[in-house]
Amino acid sequence: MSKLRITQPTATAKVETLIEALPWMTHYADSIIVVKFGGNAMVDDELFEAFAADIAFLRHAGVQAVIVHGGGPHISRMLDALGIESECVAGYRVTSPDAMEVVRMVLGGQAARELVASINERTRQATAVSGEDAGLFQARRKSIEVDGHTVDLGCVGEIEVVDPSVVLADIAAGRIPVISSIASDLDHPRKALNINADRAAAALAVALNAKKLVMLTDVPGLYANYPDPESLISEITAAELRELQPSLESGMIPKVEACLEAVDGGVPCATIIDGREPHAVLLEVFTTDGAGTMVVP
Ligand SMILES: Nc1ncnc2c1ncn2[C@@H]1O[C@H](COP(=O)(O)OP(=O)(O)O)[C@@H](O)[C@H]1O
Ligand SMILES: CC(=O)N[C@@H](CCC(=O)OP(=O)(O)O)C(=O)O
Repeated sequence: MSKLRITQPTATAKVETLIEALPWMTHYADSIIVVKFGGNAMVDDELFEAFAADIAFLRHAGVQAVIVHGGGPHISRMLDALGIESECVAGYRVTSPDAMEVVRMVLGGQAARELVASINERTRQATAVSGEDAGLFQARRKSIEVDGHTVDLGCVGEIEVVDPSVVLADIAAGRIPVISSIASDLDHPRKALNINADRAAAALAVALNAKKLVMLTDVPGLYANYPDPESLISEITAAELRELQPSLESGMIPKVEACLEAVDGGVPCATIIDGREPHAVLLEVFTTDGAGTMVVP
């Protein structure tokens, strides 16, 4: 008897969750969702496995997931081990030519490989693609303005051309592309540029006419007045977000630029979600309340 009383509500809640997911499965069936994975969620084993499971789930639910991954913590660790200095300014890594070699090696040779292996343990369709492949991301060097001063970021690029044909071919072949945020340098053939992964994900979401861009991070979402917990934003328009933009700091600067680029480019919504929550992607895509902060046009 007592066993029945305990399991009955749990079973009802489980069924309600499944039923709630149905309209969202219909909404996103056969659509492309670009998911940006990076930061701390990427270096925690449990979160890493939960993310791979979510991607496999999306796949079996008929959603075409395209992953753009970062790996800032992996890069920082390797740079430290090699004694190469680097600093982040306004959310972007100042990247020397030596650091660029490490970025290329770590993103393509380590971060992408680990992610592909983990997804393939569940569904054998993940394939690694570098932004340098087949002209996917083509960029020019970028500098930024900080407090009225121009800061040279070195081998950091701003994407100018996206040729998504390699990704579309993978999609057509039934694969799940896992893309490293590196670009070829339009001004120096054979050289690569370091691209912030949020920005790369946004540029790709626009080029693919994605139905959604989801970005995982290490906070519950965007705060109007960070870190005041009362100021967590659940939904915001692009116009409102532009007003908030000057007050933003560090990693939220490129993330918000990415959200605006995506929705301005025709992506119906861009969300920033808490990658520290296991299965945050499923929660965002298949529940009505979703998760984190949603940016709409
Ligand atoms: N307004 C804000 N709302 C949320 N986070 C903010 C805000 N301003 C700055 N941040 C910082 O941005 C960080 C997320 O950016 P970043 O560390 O680059 O993310 P990731 O590595 O996950 O891509 C948060 O940990 C937080 O410290
Ligand atoms: C230019 C720039 O900042 N590039 C990033 C690329 C990786 C990244 O964006 O990783 P996360 O999403 O994990 O932070 C970097 O070098 O760290």
